[in-house]
Amino acid sequence: MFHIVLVQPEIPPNTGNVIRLAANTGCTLDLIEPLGFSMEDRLMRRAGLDYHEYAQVRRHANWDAFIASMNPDTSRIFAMTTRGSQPVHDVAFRPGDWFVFGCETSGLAPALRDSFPEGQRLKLPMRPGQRSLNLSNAVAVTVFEAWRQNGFAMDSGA
Ligand SMILES: C[S@@+](CC[C@H](N)C(=O)[O-])C[C@H]1O[C@@H](n2cnc3c(N)ncnc32)[C@H](O)[C@@H]1O
Repeated sequence: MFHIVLVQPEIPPNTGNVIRLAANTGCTLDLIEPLGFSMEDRLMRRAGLDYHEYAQVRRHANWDAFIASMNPDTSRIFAMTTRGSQPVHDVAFRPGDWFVFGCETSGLAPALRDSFPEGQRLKLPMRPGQRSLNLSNAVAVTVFEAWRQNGFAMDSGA
């Protein structure tokens, strides 16, 4: 399946929603600290309902610790950004791909975002003049596009 990475998420219910999505779709979830909330946060746990036990959630002290620990294939890791030029739907996704999302207020830090090759900075379509999608909505539509492309496969593949 796919790997979801949230860099410094701030709003508890968004991460709760993503935990539930990860459980529903078989994705893993990597959280890059600092988080804007405690993992015991009431609103986050409520949004995740009782799905926490079904999702594989890992935490990392920072981006470098994440890279050192998970060693993702650099050609299969994608930065999700409103400043991307590559439409999500034009990429052929494979099981095991990584999707990196920025925080709610400021998105991915420019230095991190620009460290991805241009073809791996992906944008979800929006109507002109719109700023961004909600973080958990952006995660959901990205994961479902990748999963759809792979026939909604149920095996792990990661
Ligand atoms: C609420 S948005 C961040 C808004 C921030 N002001 C910005 O412009 O990046 C949170 C995250 O959702 C993802 N996201 C939201 N809308 C997106 C879009 N249209 N295309 C790609 N990613 C998007 C990105 O990963 C973004 O960092």
